Amino acid sequence: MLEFTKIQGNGNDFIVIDNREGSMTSPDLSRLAASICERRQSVGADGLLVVEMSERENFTMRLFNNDGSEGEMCGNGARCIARYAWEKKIAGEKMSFETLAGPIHGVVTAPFVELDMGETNLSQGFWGQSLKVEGETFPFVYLVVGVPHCVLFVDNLEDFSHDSLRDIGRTVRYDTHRFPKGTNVNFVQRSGERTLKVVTYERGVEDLTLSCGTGSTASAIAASIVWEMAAPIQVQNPGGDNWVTVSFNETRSICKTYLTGKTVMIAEGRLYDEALPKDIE
Ligand SMILES: N[C@@H](CCC[C@H](N)C(=O)O)C(=O)O
Repeated sequence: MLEFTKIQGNGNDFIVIDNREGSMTSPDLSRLAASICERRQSVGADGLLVVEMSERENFTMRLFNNDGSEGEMCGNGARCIARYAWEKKIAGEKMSFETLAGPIHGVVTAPFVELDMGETNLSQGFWGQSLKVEGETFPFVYLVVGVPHCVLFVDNLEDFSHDSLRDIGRTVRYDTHRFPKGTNVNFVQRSGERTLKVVTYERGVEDLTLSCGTGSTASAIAASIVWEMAAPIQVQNPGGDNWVTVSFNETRSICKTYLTGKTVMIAEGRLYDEALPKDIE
């Protein structure tokens, strides 16, 4: 039986397993993610987070989306795995861990976790462009915050139904002419002097999720440049709020961000062998 923990950050939910002994290979983990994350058929989650050994930091975080693809980084997932590592005494309240997008530093003040999200190179983004989907024109910004993010600016999220946000998100996500690696898609409305409402379509989940940490960060970076919004920026997601602090270097070509939000430890469990994919046993 496979031991797991379920944790959520603003309704972005994850199954966490400890693979520090290295018993599962990457193909095993990808198949496990696609199976264990399937809602109704198994435990169900947006993604599988895996703790592995690291020579440089306290541990390594790997994220497999619920379609089995591996993502380079996951903001809410990183907050959840930091909480897990602290709860399981894998690391102290201040920790650092490796990701495919570089090292992340975190501070756990349960139930909140603050992450130093590192630097984002703004000159590698797209600025001042717009795109047209289903008859609507959206000004947008494209940025890589560990994973690719398109930030679409909207006047009022309530003008769009859930299904139309999902359909527009899916069209933009697969616009590989503009975004060769595909992209996560954030619909962003300014809701106050320092507040944003954000709904995200996630690559790898292939649906709207209740929150996305890197999406909250990309949206806050875009808002702090396009709308000159001052930090900390409160990002209101359908599943809860993230707070993002953004600061720039002198030439404003690089920005540094911190992401804070709540985590909830949901359950500990053991997956029966019959629920494991056939070739992992
Ligand atoms: N939910 C995440 C992002 C996860 C990765 C993403 N779906 C991708 O592979 O591009 C977050 O909180 O940042």
